[in-house]
Amino acid sequence: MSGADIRRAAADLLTLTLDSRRTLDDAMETSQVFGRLEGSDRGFARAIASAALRELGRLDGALAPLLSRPLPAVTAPIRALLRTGAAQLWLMDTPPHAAVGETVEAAKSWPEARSGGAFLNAVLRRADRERPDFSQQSPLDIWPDWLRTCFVSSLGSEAAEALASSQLTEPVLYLTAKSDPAAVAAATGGDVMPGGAVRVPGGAIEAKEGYAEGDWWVQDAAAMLPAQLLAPAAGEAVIDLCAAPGGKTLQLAAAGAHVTAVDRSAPRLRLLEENLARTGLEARIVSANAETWRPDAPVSKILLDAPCSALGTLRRHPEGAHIRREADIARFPAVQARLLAAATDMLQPGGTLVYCVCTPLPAEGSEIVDAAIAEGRLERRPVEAHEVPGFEATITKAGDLLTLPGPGRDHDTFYIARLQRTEL
Ligand SMILES: C[S@@+](CC[C@H](N)C(=O)[O-])C[C@H]1O[C@@H](n2cnc3c(N)ncnc32)[C@H](O)[C@@H]1O
Repeated sequence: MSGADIRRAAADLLTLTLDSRRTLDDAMETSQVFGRLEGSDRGFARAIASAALRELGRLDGALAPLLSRPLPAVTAPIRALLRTGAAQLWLMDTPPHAAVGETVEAAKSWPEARSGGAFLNAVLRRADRERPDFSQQSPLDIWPDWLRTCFVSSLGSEAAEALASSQLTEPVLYLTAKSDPAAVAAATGGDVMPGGAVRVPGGAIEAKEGYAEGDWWVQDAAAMLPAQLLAPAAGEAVIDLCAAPGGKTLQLAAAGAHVTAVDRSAPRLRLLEENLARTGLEARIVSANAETWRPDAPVSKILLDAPCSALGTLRRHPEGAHIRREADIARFPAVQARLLAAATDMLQPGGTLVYCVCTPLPAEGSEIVDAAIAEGRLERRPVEAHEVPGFEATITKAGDLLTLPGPGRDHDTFYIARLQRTEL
């Protein structure tokens, strides 16, 4: 395939994510032009689209003065080609003649973009001459206004900037070992982190040693913490609510727990089944709405990984900042509160419940937990430093975890609280 085909595919991925509000993974599955690429061409097209999505707010801000009309008024294909062209020029090591030339060629082979070819050419040539200095700008510029305001007002500007900075580079890949992190690290060329996650160099996941044998699964270092804090004994009954695709189910099962994994999404439960089959681990799968489903008898351990805005995983899924709207995010707290109340119903007095979400917003985390504690059926069991090696600095005043990025901490952001059922 030609260089122009790669640029066309990258722009198609951008159109599918930003204009049709699909995830990048979904766009890669559905784009026919991307589907025709192979090997390193696919990798390059994906890298261009990822770079554009990662710093979209900045790119748009720097493109604006080069345009004779506002970016939203430009046709969708030309808008996508402008953004992918600017990403190659300003964020990647692509030689300028290729970044401009192949992107303009891509417009010629794209019927809906053809008439905008001369405009695209003129803007990208100017973009090559008039390069912005992003190092002088706040990293917060990568996000849309509403999201920047939301993070700064709920976390403060320092934490918001740390989150934004963590989004500027490709995320690190972490594996969870089924039984032996050191052996997985040796087989994959990775390093074992203090908490047991294996940090590995990037590359095709299926090609890494031990994948087919089920020796490990992909899971962020911070995502291991909820199951570690629940700490089930071998043979103990555990309910994993909102379990699919099953990273935490696998971890609990590998620890010897008898896991009941509940989720209401059939396609995601199929992924959970595949993960269990590949790793040779066992769990009872229940396809149900966790708000209304109840076990035959209350249990002593529950993990609730509630649906959330996922704003703590933007470095892995940068498109989330642009395809979500403020109103989408506002609907989560009510769902999370109902799920936490349901989980409390399923728990024995004295039993332990770990609540987690992959977002730093207090409205989905500490505020949900504090409101549930105020009702009297739950109390906090604060996390202690020795339980979370490598994450000691992320323990909050209240004794929960908020795994914001920081020096030496390149993981996702989770809020995690460990709670105990009272006698009420
Ligand atoms: C954050 S994901 C879970 C990730 C999973 N725990 C893991 O470690 O791989 C949230 C899950 O909640 C499920 N979900 C959302 N609302 C639900 C409900 N009312 N009942 C059951 N599952 C629900 C979604 O289908 C989704 O799979």
